Amino acid sequence: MASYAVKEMFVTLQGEGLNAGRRALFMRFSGCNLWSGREEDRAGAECTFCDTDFVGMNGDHGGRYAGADELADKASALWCEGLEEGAPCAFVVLTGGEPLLQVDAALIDALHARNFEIAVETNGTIAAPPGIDWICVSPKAGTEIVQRSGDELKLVWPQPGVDPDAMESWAFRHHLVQPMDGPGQVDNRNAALKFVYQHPRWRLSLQTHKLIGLP
Ligand SMILES: C[S@@+](CC[C@H](N)C(=O)[O-])C[C@H]1O[C@@H](n2cnc3c(N)ncnc32)[C@H](O)[C@@H]1O
Ligand SMILES: Nc1nc2[nH]cc(C(=O)O)c2c(=O)[nH]1
Ligand code: SF4
Ligand SMILES: [Mg+2]
Repeated sequence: MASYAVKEMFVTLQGEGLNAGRRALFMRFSGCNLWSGREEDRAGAECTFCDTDFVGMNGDHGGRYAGADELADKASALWCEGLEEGAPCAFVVLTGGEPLLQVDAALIDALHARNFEIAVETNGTIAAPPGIDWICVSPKAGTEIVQRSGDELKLVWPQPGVDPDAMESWAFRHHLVQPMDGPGQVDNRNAALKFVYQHPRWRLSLQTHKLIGLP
């Protein structure tokens, strides 16, 4: 039976993409295939602009979960805190790190059995297992994207070396550009604005949680 290395879990609002504003339980998995997570490795990594600490299992409700039922039970308990019994619309966002290094059929089934709608945030280099309800792929320059279908394609912008026009032939329902946070964020926001003005198929995704101090 698979175990799961989880960095942290917390209830917040989904800050990004089409589901922005929705109450969501974030399940952040440890580890990524495109960066070690150590600052000294960042410059040489395949993904250099990550805004997230996904190293280890030391965050809120992080740890090594022995199996899918144990992890899904904890997720359900966290979701239900402060809600009326039987409240509908349980929503979990699987992220990381790269969640698809660990998410499997057993976890998807265990979360569905607890009435969760399941979203995933992935870099697209690993195919998503069947059954996920909302797939968000965020491609990184220079990587091979194998997950070319889903609900939203969320391209961090600007990224030299990516071809958004080619991505329009992939099978996504929604196309978004999200300004790259970090050094140059004002210029990046302006570049993203310019992009959506010139590409009406694409819409702007702001990291709204950061604007209002949510995790
Ligand atoms: C931390 S990643 C984890 C999920 C997965 N590894 C991925 O990259 O999609 C979650 C989301 O944050 C985005 N992101 C990471 N660093 C960012 C930054 N500096 N500015 C804007 N978005 C960023 C990613 O592109 C992705 O859409
Ligand atoms: N509030 C909030 N929304 C998010 N959407 C995607 C996030 C992520 O790190 O995957 C994220 C996050 O870290 N916090
Ligand atoms: S792929 Fe995702 S988790 Fe990995 S380093 Fe890049 S943004 Fe961070
Ligand atoms: Mg984040």
